[in-house]
Amino acid sequence: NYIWPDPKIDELEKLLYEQENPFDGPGSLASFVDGCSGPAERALGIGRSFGAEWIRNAYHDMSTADVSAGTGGLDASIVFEMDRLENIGDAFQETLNIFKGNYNNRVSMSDLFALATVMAVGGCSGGKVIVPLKGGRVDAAGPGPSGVPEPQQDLQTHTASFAKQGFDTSEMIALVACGHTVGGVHGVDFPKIVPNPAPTDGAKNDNTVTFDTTTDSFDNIVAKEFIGNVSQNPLAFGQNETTRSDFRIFNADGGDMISQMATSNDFFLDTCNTMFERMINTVPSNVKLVDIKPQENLTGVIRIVDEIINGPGTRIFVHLKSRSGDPMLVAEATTSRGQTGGCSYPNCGPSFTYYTFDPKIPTKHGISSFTVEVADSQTGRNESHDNGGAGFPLQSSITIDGINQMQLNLTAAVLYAESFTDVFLIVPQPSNKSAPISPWTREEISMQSLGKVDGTNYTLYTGVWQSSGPTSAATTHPFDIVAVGSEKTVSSLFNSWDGIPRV
Ligand code: HEM
Repeated sequence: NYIWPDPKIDELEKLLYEQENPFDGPGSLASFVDGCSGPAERALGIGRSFGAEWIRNAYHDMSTADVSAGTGGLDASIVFEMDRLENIGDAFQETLNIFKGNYNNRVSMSDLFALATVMAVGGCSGGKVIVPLKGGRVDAAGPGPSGVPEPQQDLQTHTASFAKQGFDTSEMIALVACGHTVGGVHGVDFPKIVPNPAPTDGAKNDNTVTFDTTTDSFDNIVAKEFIGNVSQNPLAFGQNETTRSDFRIFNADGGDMISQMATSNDFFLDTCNTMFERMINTVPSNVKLVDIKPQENLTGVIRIVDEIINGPGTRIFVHLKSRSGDPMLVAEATTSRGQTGGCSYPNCGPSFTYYTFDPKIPTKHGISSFTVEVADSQTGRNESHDNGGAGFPLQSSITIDGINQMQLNLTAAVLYAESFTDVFLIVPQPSNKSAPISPWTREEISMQSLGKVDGTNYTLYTGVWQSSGPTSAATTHPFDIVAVGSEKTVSSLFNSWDGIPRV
């Protein structure tokens, strides 16, 4: 069973269930797929759909996998492969631009690509297809081999290429139909398939022919129109026979799978759920994926799953334990910014209420963990939540002050500093400042003691981190403070630049 915390999983869980990143403040990724192609997309051009772009992006990233060799898959290698002809179009850069704001050293870009697929399919299906999300994908450090299927290739090439990705003939048909139920072919990028010249009247129009007549809706109409011979799909019935890859693929098993998909929308949706889950879980064999389940959590405010709040009579108490293990303080937590916002992504999971949790921790002590008591004054029932027995761990050994744009000028208070030999400020920065994304490197500053604070057990430490620039590449990635001793190490990890007083 999952025991809180696991930073990598907690970060993805928060993005999935609250659609917000603690370091962006409240902000919704899911709103981008509201209605599948909403106002934000229309501003970019007629025929644009973020949902469709996110799905295409994930498929292209995954499709160079070689499952028998255990290499490739959803690993974000596409960020190094965007100039390849097989990756033509805005979908890839745009997906990256949208999700880059959520990329940090606790969540990989490939996990964000998987999340994007889950949200796109959920949004475009009106909540009918909720693909289960796992976390733990690892980003590639550079480009992988090429090999994304292209429309002019023959059926044999496509069958072999899908087999390499781990999909047999009927799975190939299903996956292509599931992908091609949203979005379409953009004439600006594929003039040989959609040959009408794009309008030059200044209107942003990618000259798109959609795969079916319900392009904003994740449904089986793409299959129905194909079987009914009324399809406008340019990859099935376009004027250029060479690029009718959907026609060749949908008929690869004599038309069996596509007919079943056309006959039943439920079958279509169920099949797509399984196919997309397999698509996003195709990862290099050394990557282990883990389940993401909604958790109780704490980030300065405490977040309670609404399921365990029984009504207006419910009160939440936080029981703190001191570092010696003794029970120390009981604090009532009160509602702060209400519930998670009305989620524009259908079926977004459990809702939460945020409670302010503001205990006055005596400076002589420090807390190691807490448990949560949910008291229902109507039924008189009290439930205790203790994170599998150990309590929810918490660090109060280090507290922080001071921040200033490109420079962190930091003071930290360290409890019982005698036990530590060194205190470090660690600021993650991109290892390659000109790459679209790159792994984080730790820039480490040794902090100097300013002496003990009278009447407390805290010692102040100070340190200055200066960005090595350029300004455009500066990132206010959350920073760490670590106090290292021979017996133990304490840390305050992933501290946001927000909410720290500026000096
Ligand atoms: C042989 C296999 C495939 C070929 C040759 C192919 C080809 C294409 C082409 C040429 C486009 C037009 C792109 C544009 O104009 O921006 C397209 C769009 C798209 N493809 Fe595929 N595709 C294949 C398989 C798949 C699969 C397996 C998926 C997902 C599971 C997928 C998802 C999409 C989506 C969502 C779009 C719409 C993108 C948008 O509207 O921006 N494709 N595909």
